[in-house]
Amino acid sequence: MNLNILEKLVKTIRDRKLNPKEGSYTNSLFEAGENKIVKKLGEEFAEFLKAYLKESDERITSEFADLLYHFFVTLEYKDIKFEDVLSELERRHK
Ligand SMILES: N=c1c2ncn([C@@H]3O[C@H](COP(=O)(O)OP(=O)(O)OP(=O)(O)O)[C@@H](O)[C@H]3O)c2ncn1[C@@H]1O[C@H](COP(=O)(O)O)[C@@H](O)[C@H]1O
Repeated sequence: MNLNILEKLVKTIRDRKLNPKEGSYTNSLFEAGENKIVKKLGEEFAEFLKAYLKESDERITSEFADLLYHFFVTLEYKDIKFEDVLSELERRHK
């Protein structure tokens, strides 16, 4: 399993926050603020659930990718580090 893309994605989202980039969807979310970010996360969750219940494996995979990205944006907006989530999972791991 190659998890490098998760690290690259989190670092890119973090970098967008520090160095906003023209045309960046991530920056449009950061600029729109907490309510919009949470609303998008809810919508993406609903889309994922719909795909999970009714659509193809490819659609489920695609919607899960959307959801993961929006989760990362949600964390970064509050400067909560995904590394800390990983540490928490490590701590729980039996
Ligand atoms: N992984 C993603 C990613 N997944 C999903 N999305 C965006 O999430 C949005 C969700 O789709 P919707 O149709 O629900 O939303 P929308 O109509 O575009 O937006 P709203 O007007 O509803 O807010 C789409 O615009 C997707 O492009 C992503 N946008 C960016 N990334 C990655 O984030 C990094 C930074 O990207 P930029 O910020 O665009 O530079 C790069 O590595 C990108 O690959």
